[in-house]
Amino acid sequence: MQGIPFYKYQGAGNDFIMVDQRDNQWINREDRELVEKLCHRRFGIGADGLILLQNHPGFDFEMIYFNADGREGSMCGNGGRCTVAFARQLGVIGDRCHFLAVDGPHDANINNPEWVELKMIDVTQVEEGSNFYYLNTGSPHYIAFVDNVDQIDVVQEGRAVRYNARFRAEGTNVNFTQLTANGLKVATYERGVEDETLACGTGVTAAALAYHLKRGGPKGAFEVPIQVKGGDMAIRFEATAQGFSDVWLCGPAKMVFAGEIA
Ligand SMILES: N[C@H](CCC[C@H](N)C(=O)O)C(=O)O
Repeated sequence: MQGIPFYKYQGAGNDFIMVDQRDNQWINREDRELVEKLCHRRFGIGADGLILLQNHPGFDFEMIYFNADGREGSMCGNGGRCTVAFARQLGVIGDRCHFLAVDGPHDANINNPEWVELKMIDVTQVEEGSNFYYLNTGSPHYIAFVDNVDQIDVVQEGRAVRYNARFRAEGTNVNFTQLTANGLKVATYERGVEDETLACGTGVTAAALAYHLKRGGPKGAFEVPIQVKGGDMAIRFEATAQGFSDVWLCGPAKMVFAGEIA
């Protein structure tokens, strides 16, 4: 068989098809239909998104991310962490890297083979509404605090927000966030996938920052452990007078299988 080589990765259950495009243009960025088909769980490989790893001058690599609907999305945090694990597997990088994504440059560290820490963009603007927060951590996120995440119909309630008059055109990701004894529990409805995913990196980052504001926003360095349906993650950040900087998204990133697209 001689098809397009691919790798399948997952980070806390947020899963991605990876294609190494350093030497070959296997997938045309404009080919929305192909990407959508490959991400389809019945007609394709099945994934929340697809990522191309490409060369880019001045960086270790560039990450091009598509949502499962085949459109190039905004930043994907878990996809970024999985791309770092993939780059390491390919021998493109060692334990540290500096790469380019749609929202700009990112640094990342691999502390043990299956745990990747990714530096996210600084956040200076957070909208506070009645019982919600809205902010951009590379992707737009609506955060609603709830008493019990397990009792939420994430697809139905997430869709109600994503398709309301305000968000219908551009879409938004929606994160239902519960306070736990030592951190947060988060469930996410993702635009572009238009479904619940088991984890969302930019989403849990947004949830941690919103939670910090909710509890009064003290200045200093913080770490928030986060439980998602697909595993355990953590966010570290520095809260300053200007907002949030030195924001790190930390969690598992694992290769699941490799194959060839027929
Ligand atoms: N799963 C991703 C988010 C993808 C963002 C995408 N759904 C969009 O808003 O375009 C993450 O780990 O951050």
